[in-house]
Amino acid sequence: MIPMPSDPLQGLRQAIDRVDDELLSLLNRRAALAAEVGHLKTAAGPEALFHAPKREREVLARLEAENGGPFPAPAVRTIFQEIMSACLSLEKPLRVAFLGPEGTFTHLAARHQFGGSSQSLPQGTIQAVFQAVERARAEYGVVPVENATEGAVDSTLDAFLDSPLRICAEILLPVDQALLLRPELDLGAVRRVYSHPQALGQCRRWLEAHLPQADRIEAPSTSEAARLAREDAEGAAVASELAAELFGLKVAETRIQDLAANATRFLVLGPKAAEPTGRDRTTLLAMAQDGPGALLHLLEPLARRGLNLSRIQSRPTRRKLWEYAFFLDIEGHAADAPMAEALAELKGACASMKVLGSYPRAGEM
Ligand SMILES: C=C(O[C@@H]1C=C(C(=O)O)C=C[C@H]1O)C(=O)O
Repeated sequence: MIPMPSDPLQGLRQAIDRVDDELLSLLNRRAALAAEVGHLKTAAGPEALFHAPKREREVLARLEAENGGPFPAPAVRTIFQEIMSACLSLEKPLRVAFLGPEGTFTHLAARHQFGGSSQSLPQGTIQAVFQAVERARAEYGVVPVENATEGAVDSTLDAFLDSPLRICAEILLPVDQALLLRPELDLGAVRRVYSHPQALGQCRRWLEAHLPQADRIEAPSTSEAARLAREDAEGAAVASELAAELFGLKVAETRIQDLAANATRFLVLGPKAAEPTGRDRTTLLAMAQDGPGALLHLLEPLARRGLNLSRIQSRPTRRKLWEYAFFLDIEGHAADAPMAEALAELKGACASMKVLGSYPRAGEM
């Protein structure tokens, strides 16, 4: 007699098991193909780049366009990013340095861009992230450059002044704070809540309403706060959901920041700029002498060609008194005709000028 599933739920779960078996064998077929691509790249010589961001973008765009549902559209991207990250790790593990420790929002940005199969190299400072990539200990580096509430990250801008690295991508990440608890703890039993002062500040109202009885304790990073909460029988932390995963805590509540729209922009540092996609941004570093019209000379060649300047930031160069470095973000790629002309003109107009990178513009997630 053929055994019949005793109820419809059991029948559906058995059908899901069979689909999972098929998915797994397809994933293995895909992995074997990627490993073959890896052999071709190895044969091409030591200069071959294993990570192919342009190809990955094309894969994602094609699948997103093709997906007819009901599988949720945003999940197509997340899952295939992870699949490609895992396939790439069979060719050559990708080493990604980022401003650590593990579980910070910069780590989250790195995972978003490179997937969970890349090798994490958390660094203590932004300068150390630059050095890890410059000394080829990592293929890429991820650093924060600007926060919606806190503004520019000066140490990132300053590090570019002395670095040969290029910007090869940007990542825009919503910064959603979560309340993390030890698995057995209830909100009412919390006596101490740990976090970075900035994160505590971002969640002040929520904490007053839901944890009035708990002391606020400052930690050097949100990840360190999660580690401290794990060790405190009456502790909680304000940190990322990734930190909950890494430190074995439960997520008691998500998006507890007072201002819902909190986001940070990160830059991916690499040895090479990205190819044009039709929706790019270019970052320039230009040195201008203090003097009448200096800024005008920088902006006029852009404005005349209708190029859109999305951000300008200045920093003292620390080499010469009153010499300033201007960081300009312009919409378009350095290889586009109007941009190329403007750049040639700017080269003549300022003391020095460097294209830090042209890279695909990140959309809001
Ligand atoms: C397989 C390749 O290598 C990597 C893995 C990819 C994938 O799994 O689809 C895509 C691009 C590369 O980062 C490739 O270059 O095609």
